[in-house]
Amino acid sequence: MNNTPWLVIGAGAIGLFWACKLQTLGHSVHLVYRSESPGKKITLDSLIDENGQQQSTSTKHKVKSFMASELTEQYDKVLLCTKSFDLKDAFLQVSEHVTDDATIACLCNGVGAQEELQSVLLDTQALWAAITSEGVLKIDKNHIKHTGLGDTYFGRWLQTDSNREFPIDHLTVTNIHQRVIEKLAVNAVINPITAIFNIHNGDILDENFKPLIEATLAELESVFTHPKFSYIEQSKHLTRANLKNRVNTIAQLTRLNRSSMYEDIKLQRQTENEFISGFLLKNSPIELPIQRLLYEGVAFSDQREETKKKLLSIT
Ligand SMILES: NC(=O)C1=CN([C@@H]2O[C@H](COP(=O)(O)OP(=O)(O)OC[C@H]3O[C@@H](n4cnc5c(N)ncnc54)[C@H](OP(=O)(O)O)[C@@H]3O)[C@@H](O)[C@H]2O)C=CC1
Ligand SMILES: CC(C)(CO)C(=O)C(=O)O
Repeated sequence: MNNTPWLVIGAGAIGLFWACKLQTLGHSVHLVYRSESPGKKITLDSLIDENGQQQSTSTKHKVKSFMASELTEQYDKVLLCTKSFDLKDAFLQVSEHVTDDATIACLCNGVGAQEELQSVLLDTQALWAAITSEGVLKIDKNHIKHTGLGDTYFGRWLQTDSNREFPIDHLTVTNIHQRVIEKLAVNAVINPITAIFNIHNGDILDENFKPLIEATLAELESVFTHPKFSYIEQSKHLTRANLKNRVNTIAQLTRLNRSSMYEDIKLQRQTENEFISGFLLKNSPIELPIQRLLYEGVAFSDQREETKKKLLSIT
């Protein structure tokens, strides 16, 4: 592995977390921010240790931060940590500083943005998509809290890419498309429900949300196992029981976390609704009335109280 720096794009919760993580793994990191500089030092508070035990630690990481316009070097390793709706533009903003043979990784929720990014890459650049179930909260411009221990996996987006290895050991999988769909399934339950009801991830396991969760899972099973669903090869194993297990496990592991969608609504920011529920509504061969309600509950704040009542009346 060469020791040129990683260019991490996005100084949000996940970007700051990965800047710290890459550094801990021995990589050098240059971080690109958009609106607010994190300064020279990032503080990472952890409520859990690497074994998942409850334990409070705080570490400080010195990372060089730049605005895109301040970059002068060429980078052969890029990790994009923006929201899905910003992904392609965030890359285009730095593309003149990315080598023709670069490894470009993107770590965002939802489906659709990866393909948009692939469409602006050179044939010689390799896209690695990633999914993560880590829970990270940004509490200040240079201060994050690791609230939920999860896993992160990277995989080649195009199977035709060369067999060049990924520059971080032990985190790669062969079928990232399947992982992306599995993560989409989890996000299509946890994110809109926590965002609409203003609750932490673990709260969706409460008794009063049981009928809504069951109905949402049943509906998702019907699309994921539908022979006409375009991603059926990646999704056919997502039965109701399988989905329930995934959603419960992640809700439990990130129980103290606010989902990224809840956080976005709370801070009145754009959400990834279009790339989660919106993607399912656009691509499903069947009607998805519950997913539509969740989509609308997130998209239209003026209808949210009404939507909550409808969602809680589902039996
Ligand atoms: N946080 C979490 O626990 C989890 C997050 N994820 C996913 O990871 C992804 C990142 O999430 P998260 O870090 O929470 O999101 P944030 O909104 O906290 O961070 C995204 C960051 O990207 C920055 N950005 C956007 N466009 C550009 C650009 N052109 N140049 C530089 N920076 C840019 C934003 O800048 P600005 O500050 O200007 O808006 C923002 O700081 C999302 O897809 C999310 O769903 C997945 C699992 C867990
Ligand atoms: C895993 C989970 C639900 C963690 O909060 C997430 O992906 C998100 O918040 O977007």
